[in-house]
Amino acid sequence: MSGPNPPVAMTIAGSDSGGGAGIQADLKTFASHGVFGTSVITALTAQNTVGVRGISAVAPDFVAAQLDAVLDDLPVAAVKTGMLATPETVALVARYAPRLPALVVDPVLVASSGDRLFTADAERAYLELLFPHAAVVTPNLREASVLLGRDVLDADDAVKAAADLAAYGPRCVVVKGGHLRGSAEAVDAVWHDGQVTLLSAPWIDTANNHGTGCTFAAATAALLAGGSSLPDALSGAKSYVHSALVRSADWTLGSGHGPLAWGL
Ligand SMILES: Nc1ncnc2c1ncn2[C@@H]1O[C@H](COP(=O)(O)OP(=O)(O)OP(=O)(O)O)[C@@H](O)[C@H]1O
Ligand SMILES: Cc1ncc(COP(=O)(O)O)c(N)n1
Repeated sequence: MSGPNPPVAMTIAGSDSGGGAGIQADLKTFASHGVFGTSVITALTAQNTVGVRGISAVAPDFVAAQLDAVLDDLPVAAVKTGMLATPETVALVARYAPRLPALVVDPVLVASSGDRLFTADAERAYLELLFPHAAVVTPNLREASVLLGRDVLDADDAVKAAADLAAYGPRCVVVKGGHLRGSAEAVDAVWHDGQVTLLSAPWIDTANNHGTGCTFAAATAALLAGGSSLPDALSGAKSYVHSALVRSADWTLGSGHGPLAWGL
């Protein structure tokens, strides 16, 4: 006799051939939480731990075909978006939003290697089309800067940025501080129901941080799919990323920023 059905989540994101970020990180994170993962691929990247060598975006019509195929058949309980590559795909996902429950939007604009993953100067599509439908949006400091058109450099800026991004309509905003150096804690600013709180975990000194943002958003979606409240999903995702960083801190996979561990 098999057990009951697992919860089902969907990632709408790009493939990272190097396996550290994107679809590959998301599916590992879903499986680590006992969640069945479905995947709508928006772009292929030729990428490794050092950088992104090439991008081939999937035509929006075929992104739509993948969305229809999954949503017509499987009981998706939460959705995470990662690299959407173009404003046309952002607009397409926004049109599907009524069919996308518990929508976690990670507005992937630039890889940590510095390579662009989204059409330049088209970021407003995120703010105007997709943010209003999101349960939570999870920009890092650089993405918050680009979206707001001003520097978001430190913890105070992150708190203000979270409140300003909330004005675009998401139910919750997390401005992630993973790129804030010089602190003993990795601190993220969370805006929820008009209040800003801080999500904190000990800072792990490691170069193996490729895919931390993807993993955080995917873990949040996995926990929402399993029935957690939003605050519990965010704190569970924060602990999951912290524990993964600890377990892979000394790995030497690749010569750049290596991947995170997975599993609970
Ligand atoms: N070295 C670290 N030690 C502890 N926590 C970290 C570290 N780096 C990132 N984090 C945490 O991981 C989560 C993802 O944050 P980060 O700012 O790295 O996102 P990101 O830049 O979108 O990630 P990515 O590198 O995948 O693009 C946040 O909760 C952040 O605080
Ligand atoms: C396909 C894809 N999606 C997302 C990221 C962001 O992750 P990172 O900032 O760790 O490079 C990436 N590099 N590649």
